[in-house]
Amino acid sequence: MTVQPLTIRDTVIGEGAPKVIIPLTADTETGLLEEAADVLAMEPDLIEWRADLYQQVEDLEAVNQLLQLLRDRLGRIPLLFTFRTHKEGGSREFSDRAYADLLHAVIRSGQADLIDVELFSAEEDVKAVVDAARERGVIVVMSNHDFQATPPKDEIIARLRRMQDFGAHIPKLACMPASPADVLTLLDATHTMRSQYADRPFLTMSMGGQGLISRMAGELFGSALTFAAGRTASAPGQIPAPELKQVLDILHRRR
Ligand SMILES: O=C1C[C@@](O)(C(=O)O)C[C@@H](O)[C@@H]1O
Repeated sequence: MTVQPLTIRDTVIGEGAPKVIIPLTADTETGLLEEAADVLAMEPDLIEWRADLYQQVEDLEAVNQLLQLLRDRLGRIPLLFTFRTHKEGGSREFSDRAYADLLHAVIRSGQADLIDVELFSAEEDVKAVVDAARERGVIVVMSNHDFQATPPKDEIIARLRRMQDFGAHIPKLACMPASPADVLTLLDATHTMRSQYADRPFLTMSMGGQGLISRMAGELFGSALTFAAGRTASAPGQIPAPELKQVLDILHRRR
């Protein structure tokens, strides 16, 4: 299988070194705008707004306005909108309905370049969000997180392939290792996915300190994107973006 690279604004995903996504994690508008300025100075390839951390996320009007403010400041940097649900490690309980409504509102706003949709949401909602995003030219990152464990290799691949079947542009899977062997399972699944099944860029990560190598070695094993901390980390195992970029660059040049 050959991965078809994906270009969003000026960012090419799926060739060369993994592209670095830095999350915004502040909980107020002022905080987010200040954080965005700091993060932009770190020259990310993409920026993720972790909107589940925003105090006013239930107010669609406030979300819309903030999206526009962020979009204006980001210039050519693609913006990924993510609401991480509580069951997948996010910080807020939302009903299926509220989650789907929020994603549709963000798609309609036209301000997000990419939107995160969790694989294990109600199937009809996932399909409707993917259709709406595709109609509007919004890139779908379909995600799955296991903060407790690392699924078996076949299961990791099956989930990533299911995301492809749903029409996601970028499948994503994050899981937690209990041992170095679990990190190898994630890397092995990533490598098999890229060499045998992936026709589009995808990303995987093994979280926590033990999994750190998976955030660095994507160019070798097949993960096209990687998350790094800006002001703060949004998940265990993220290291500061400037450090990660150095490592990615070393691994890219030495290949
Ligand atoms: O899904 C992901 C990946 C992530 O959980 C990580 O492990 O880097 C960080 C989240 O902000 C993002 O939405």
